[in-house]
Amino acid sequence: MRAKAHPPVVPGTRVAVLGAGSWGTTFAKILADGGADVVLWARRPELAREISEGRRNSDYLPGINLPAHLRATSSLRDALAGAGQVFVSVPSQSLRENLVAAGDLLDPEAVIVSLMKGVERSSGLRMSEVIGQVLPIAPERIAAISGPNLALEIAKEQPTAAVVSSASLETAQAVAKLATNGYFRSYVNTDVIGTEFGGVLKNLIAVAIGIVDGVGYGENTKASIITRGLVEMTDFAVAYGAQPETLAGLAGLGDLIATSQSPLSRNNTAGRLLGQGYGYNDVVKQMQQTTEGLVSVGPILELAHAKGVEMPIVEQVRQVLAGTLNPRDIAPHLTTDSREPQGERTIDDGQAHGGAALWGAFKRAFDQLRDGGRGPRGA
Ligand SMILES: NC(=O)c1ccc[n+]([C@@H]2O[C@H](COP(=O)([O-])OP(=O)(O)OC[C@H]3O[C@@H](n4cnc5c(N)ncnc54)[C@H](O)[C@@H]3O)[C@@H](O)[C@H]2O)c1
Ligand SMILES: O=P(O)(O)OC[C@H](O)CO
Repeated sequence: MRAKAHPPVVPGTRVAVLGAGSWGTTFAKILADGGADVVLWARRPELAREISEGRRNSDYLPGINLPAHLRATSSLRDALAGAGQVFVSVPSQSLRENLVAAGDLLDPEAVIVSLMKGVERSSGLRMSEVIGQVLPIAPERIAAISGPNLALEIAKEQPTAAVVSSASLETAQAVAKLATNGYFRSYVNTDVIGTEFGGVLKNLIAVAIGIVDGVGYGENTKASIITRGLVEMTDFAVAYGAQPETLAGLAGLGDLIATSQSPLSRNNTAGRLLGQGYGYNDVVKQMQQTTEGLVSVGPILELAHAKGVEMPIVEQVRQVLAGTLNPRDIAPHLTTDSREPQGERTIDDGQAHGGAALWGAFKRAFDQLRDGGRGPRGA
């Protein structure tokens, strides 16, 4: 299937993508199909060769033909030379070392865009914070992209949307213009905290969903965890300064739905293995690709405790990972010791609003997808 390509907005704009795993390669294709002049950096020369000469990345994107004009290199210097926008898609724990290596090679005016959905374990920092700490650039030149973006679906050109976030709306719009084509639509916002935490937190809830899938529980359990998980995600992100609306959008609810439902999700898959009875070390061994959720649980719970935010589902995921909770016991009704009936607080604080807030969240996410197709806009 080949979606109709839109005419390029900024033809030939030179960009670099760092990291040639499943998402970096897919994002390079998105940008190339949007008309940008893309150079993809792969750590391994043999992978760079396979992409440049064979137009394939068979380990990460089996069966996908990559655009003829997409170039790949294992030279960071060549990849970064003249690149006005640099998209970074390496495992979150390796971001810092990669930025240090890239530092002097970057164009002084370049915008750095995080495609990653993790936090740095040692510091608890979001990816844009790590970028701001390592590189001498203002927040206005940093952006993050997040949304329901399972790489293989997008590489097959199945239509989807994402949100580009930056402290500067102009930066978000410039990035969104490049990251838009006939099958990929980029919205914009300026809530970097909410956008990044949405991507990090949905991974943890997707692990929980995988666990109950592995145990063999059905749709009621999963829907309960998704719904209560969204409340945890929102409480956490808002405590750190996010706008609650962002968690109701593509980077929150949208990504939570995609990741929780899809067998393509590594986080969901890891959870399923845990639910089937595999231990943490076995699961890590079986996962061939980056599974950010497994690494994020600890730092996120520490951050939650620091702000007094309760995350009972994420806490249960931690216990399953630690082997101290039987996966069969993970469930929303076990997340409190109290048998007293509790109000169903959804994503606003007013218990009286009941499901209205959640309905609003679903509706906004649906509207964003339905209306996609008319240029970058606020998400
Ligand atoms: N795959 C997806 O569907 C998807 C979608 C959206 C966001 N993301 C996010 O993108 C980021 C990258 O994930 P991915 O799916 O591409 O992972 P991946 O496992 O498919 O690929 C990771 C790539 O990074 C390379 N790598 C490993 N260690 C490295 C290091 N120390 N320095 C440089 N490169 C290193 C690997 O060789 C590989 O090419 C993650 O934060 C993930 O959450 C993934
Ligand atoms: O495969 P996962 O679980 O890392 O999820 C991939 C993307 O984040 C989905 O949006």
